[in-house]
Amino acid sequence: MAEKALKPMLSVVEKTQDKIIQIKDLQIWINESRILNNITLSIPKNEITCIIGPSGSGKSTLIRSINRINDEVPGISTQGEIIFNGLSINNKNIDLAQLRTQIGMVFQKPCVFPKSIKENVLFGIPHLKKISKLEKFQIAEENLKAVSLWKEVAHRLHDKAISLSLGQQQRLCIARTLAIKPEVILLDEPTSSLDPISARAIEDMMVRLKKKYTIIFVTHNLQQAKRIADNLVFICDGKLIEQGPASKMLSCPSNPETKAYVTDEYCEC
Ligand SMILES: Nc1ncnc2c1ncn2[C@@H]1O[C@H](COP(=O)(O)OP(=O)(O)OP(=O)(O)O)[C@@H](O)[C@H]1O
Repeated sequence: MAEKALKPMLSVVEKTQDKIIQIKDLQIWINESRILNNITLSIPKNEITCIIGPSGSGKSTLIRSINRINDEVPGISTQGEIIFNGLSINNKNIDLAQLRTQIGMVFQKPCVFPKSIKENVLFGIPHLKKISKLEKFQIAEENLKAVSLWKEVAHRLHDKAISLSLGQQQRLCIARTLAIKPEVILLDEPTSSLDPISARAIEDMMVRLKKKYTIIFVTHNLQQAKRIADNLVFICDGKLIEQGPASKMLSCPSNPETKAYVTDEYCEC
């Protein structure tokens, strides 16, 4: 479906069945500073890939390049290529709104709109005006159930979203992302402002959701990465140090810097 929607705007590069995203020689500068340095990696489909690394290493810059939100940053320039479902997304002519419906994003702090809970779930859906009242209700119900929020809010769908707790707001943001039916969900430290119980609820949800979605999750929290990651990408000072299955990188990392980081003995790159 993604392929069909983006095809008119993109050149076909290649198709690799199990790798939904491939990043090749990605380099990003902001003004004169090089933020990412020759990053090459691939993201397997229907798995959770956690991007880990010290503060300022470029994790957010990397994840934000995957749906081209970085384009908005003043002074940014990008080289290299990102291939999504076999198609290059770096083409200047691609429809970014369409790309971002296929690659949804959840931010560090819950970002609810000053609207009702139900309106927040429906917010990003294209052609909303053509959807019946009943269908809108069904979409809200389905996606609130997917994030285990339905029972808590079914009786107050018309309340303002801001009246929810922070953990509930973050689950609502995830429901809003799911409602646009993306293939990939990018999450940039989505639990860092939440209490441990809300954070665990989101971790459990991600593990359930990976059956239907590919999840790319930036986290500062190594314990969290250990609990949920199928794959790890370790970056440091803008460079990719190591990537691979989480079980291998945690038990037997190839690189001494990775070893120091995953065993909490890390000092500096
Ligand atoms: N808009 C910007 N303008 C200038 N420099 C920026 C901008 N955004 C990020 N940077 C710089 O890019 C580098 C990487 O930042 P980024 O936010 O990607 O790192 P991070 O690994 O996600 O950090 P953290 O874990 O602390 O959130 C940092 O040195 C940061 O100062």
